[in-house]
Amino acid sequence: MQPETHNPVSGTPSAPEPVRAGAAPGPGATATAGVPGDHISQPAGAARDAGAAPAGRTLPEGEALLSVRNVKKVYKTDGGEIEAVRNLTFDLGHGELVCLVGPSGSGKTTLLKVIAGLMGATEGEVRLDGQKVTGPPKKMAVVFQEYGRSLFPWLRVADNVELPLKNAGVPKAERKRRVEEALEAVGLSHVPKSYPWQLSGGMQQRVAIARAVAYQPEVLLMDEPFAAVDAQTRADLEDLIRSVWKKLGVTVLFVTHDIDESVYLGERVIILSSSPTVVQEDIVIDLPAERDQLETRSNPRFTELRHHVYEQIQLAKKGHRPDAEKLS
Ligand SMILES: Nc1ncnc2c1ncn2[C@@H]1O[C@H](COP(=O)(O)OP(=O)(O)OP(=O)(O)O)[C@@H](O)[C@H]1O
Repeated sequence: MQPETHNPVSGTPSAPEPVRAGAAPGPGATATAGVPGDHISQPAGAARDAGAAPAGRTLPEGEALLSVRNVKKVYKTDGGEIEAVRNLTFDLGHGELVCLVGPSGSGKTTLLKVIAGLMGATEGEVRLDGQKVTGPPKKMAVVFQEYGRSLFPWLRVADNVELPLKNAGVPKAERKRRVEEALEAVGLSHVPKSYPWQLSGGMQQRVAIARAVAYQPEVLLMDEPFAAVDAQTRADLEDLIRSVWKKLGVTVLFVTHDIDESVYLGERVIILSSSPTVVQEDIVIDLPAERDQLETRSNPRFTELRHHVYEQIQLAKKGHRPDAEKLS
């Protein structure tokens, strides 16, 4: 059965449903009806052709910082072809914090690697500031789950953070300032001379985040960065990301398995279908901007949104697809 929440304009101020940020409910409809706090929705379906694959929210030309258009990725292996991603379209505006969730194997990491320019798409394209991404863009930084492998064990904390700045030719005084600021922002200004292996897992991940922050990227991509840390550290790191995002105004695309995390962190959540992957839904998280681990998570709206995302993931796992009629 189609969940009630599938109706993008069914929300009312008293019992608002999740707001879809980009799907096409019908001619002239908007995804903003009656929902407080929605600041990113646009007239829905503006950039979609009738009969096109389901899409996330798109922005008018020139307004998007990051544009993913009809991205398809097929891996060629000895055992044959694997279609990891079928057709993904969505935009990120300047300064957005967007979470991407989807069932295991739905191509989240694949998509992130394509966006980061670490591998090419089979079809479609990614644009950053209007420029087609053909390799790792200078203005993008990526934080992966495996902090242990992403830091250089023979370099001290401050040197790990400084290295990309050196490579980018940032002058010494400026490097020093940025490293100090970034370590301060992640609460590690007391251990600049430690080696990564002398730190806890959560601290090492903070170093990886500090390194990305010091680099001052326009876009920060994060691929399940907190998957390997304990629950308490995870909560602290979530709050750290929100505070860094607010302070620096960086645009963040955050991939996670964790439904609660996606709703707690994001201003918007893009839900992927199961493989072959399309956007299942793109919803606005209309929670207050000030998030708090206790208050936000006990907010009834948080529960509604979490419930909705959970339901969508369950549907995706069972093979429900928004474009079912178009698939053979
Ligand atoms: N290098 C590769 N070569 C061949 N197939 C791959 C490769 N990387 C990923 N795949 C396949 O592509 C599909 C998507 O994988 P991907 O790791 O992108 O999904 P994911 O959503 O990040 O998964 P998870 O949530 O479990 O981390 C899977 O079927 C996977 O087996």
